[in-house]
Amino acid sequence: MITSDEMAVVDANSEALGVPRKQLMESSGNAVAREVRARTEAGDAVALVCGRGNNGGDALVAARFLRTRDVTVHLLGRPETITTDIARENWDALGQTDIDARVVTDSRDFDLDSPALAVDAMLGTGVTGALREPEATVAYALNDADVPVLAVDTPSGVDADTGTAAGVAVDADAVVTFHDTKPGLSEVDAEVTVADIGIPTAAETFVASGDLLRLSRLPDSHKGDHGEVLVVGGGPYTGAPALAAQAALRAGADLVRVACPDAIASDVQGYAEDLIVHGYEGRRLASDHVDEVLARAQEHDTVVFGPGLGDHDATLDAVASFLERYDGTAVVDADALQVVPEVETDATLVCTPHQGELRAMGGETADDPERRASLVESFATEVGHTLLVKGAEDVISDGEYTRRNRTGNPGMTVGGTGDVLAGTVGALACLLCPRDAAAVGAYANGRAGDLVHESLGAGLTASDLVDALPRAFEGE
Ligand SMILES: NC(=O)C1=CN([C@@H]2O[C@H](COP(=O)(O)OP(=O)(O)OC[C@H]3O[C@@H](n4cnc5c(N)ncnc54)[C@H](O)[C@@H]3O)[C@@H](O)[C@H]2O)[C@@H](O)CC1
Ligand SMILES: [K+]
Repeated sequence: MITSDEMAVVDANSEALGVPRKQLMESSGNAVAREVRARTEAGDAVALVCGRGNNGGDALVAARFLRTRDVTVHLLGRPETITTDIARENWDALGQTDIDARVVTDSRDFDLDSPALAVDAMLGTGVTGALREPEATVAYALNDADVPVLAVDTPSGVDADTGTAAGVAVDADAVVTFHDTKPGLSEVDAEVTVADIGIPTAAETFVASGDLLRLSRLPDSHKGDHGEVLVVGGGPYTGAPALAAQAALRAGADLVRVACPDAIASDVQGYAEDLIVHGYEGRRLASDHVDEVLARAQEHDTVVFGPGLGDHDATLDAVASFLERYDGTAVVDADALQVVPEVETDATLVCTPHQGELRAMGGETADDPERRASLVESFATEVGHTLLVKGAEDVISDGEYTRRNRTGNPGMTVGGTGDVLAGTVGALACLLCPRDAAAVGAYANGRAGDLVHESLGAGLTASDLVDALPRAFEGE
């Protein structure tokens, strides 16, 4: 089962892998034609009722694959108002054929006649609100006619995610949907066929530029409410919390605060004037500080816990007692990771170990990427948290969904890149679910590394990555 947002990501990833949407549309149209042939005889009249988006485009393609049927295409609306290039190209291509293609600008001009089958390709996943005209009247006409209806992707008017309709919807006898079935189709009383349209498996397995749509499609993306992140780190190290915090800002967080020992607070502040630094007493995190840090954490959307904290026993005890009491979302990195398997926590954690840290947590790893992905998936289930295991190929899993990421390059083994990643994921986790935040974070971090490599060659530093992050989020 796949939601329409997820489908949009997979579709864009497919394009990034070299299988563009127009090719997918050709496959969809072919699949529609196959269903039409299965439900009709040679020479039968078939009406293809097309909207002006890609749903209509699928049927415009199907028309070319139905030479053995007597096809009539009804385009609802003026051709100039077709909303996508690929649908328009397929409409234009029909103009060069002898296929009977009619333009219906007024629903009163719609003449279904009595075909052996009508194909409803008015609207698919692009529907918003109740069907407008001429689609609404045509939907009533299809429902009133004594003609079997095959719907393309989803019956027009039905929301593919929920199965509900805001107004009239086409009452289809059968649906041919693509790639995977849609949640809403289980609510529809029609025979559903799923057609493979050649989306490469890699478009789902690997994180790619299509995954950035997860951010641009957020309903509140215009509000500027992109979250507040608290970085808890530093002590023996000062650069790590500063890098994580700057990365969180570059990844889009509105406000980033750092909680660190006051012995290093001015150093951390000195790295960047954009950061708000709160010092707690002493040279390293210890149990005495947990109340204070917890109170601050609760005022933030997410916490990035670990960069530069060190592994002093007192610090690790403090990490454990923080996690036992915290019930928000945290990215856990570096020395703090080893504590995770030992604590009971209500927090939602994204753990970002490299292979060595994974083993220290009790997880296994393997050279073969597929084997490694499956080991990470089992270990995520075991620890009950999302894992982002860093490597030449990163593996992201929440135990249920597992993705792999191939962005990044060997230059990124330099110190501090892990801090940048943790901060990035911390910012994204304000907006996305843990596994999507981890996947998009891994992709963007690696892509930033690749952009730096393209412009500077070898010898990148973690601060270069921070600077490249905004461009990495722009996609390819
Ligand atoms: N991976 C994918 O996402 C693929 C999608 N394909 C097809 O593309 C479809 C989605 O295409 P689009 O995103 O172009 O969307 P649709 O074609 O479903 O709908 C968009 C069109 O409908 C209009 N519209 C929206 N709400 C309306 C309403 N209430 N009343 C009247 N008109 C309305 C819009 O102005 C636009 O012209 C899928 O359902 C599927 O059929 C396939 O071609 C292949 C791959
Ligand atoms: K449809």
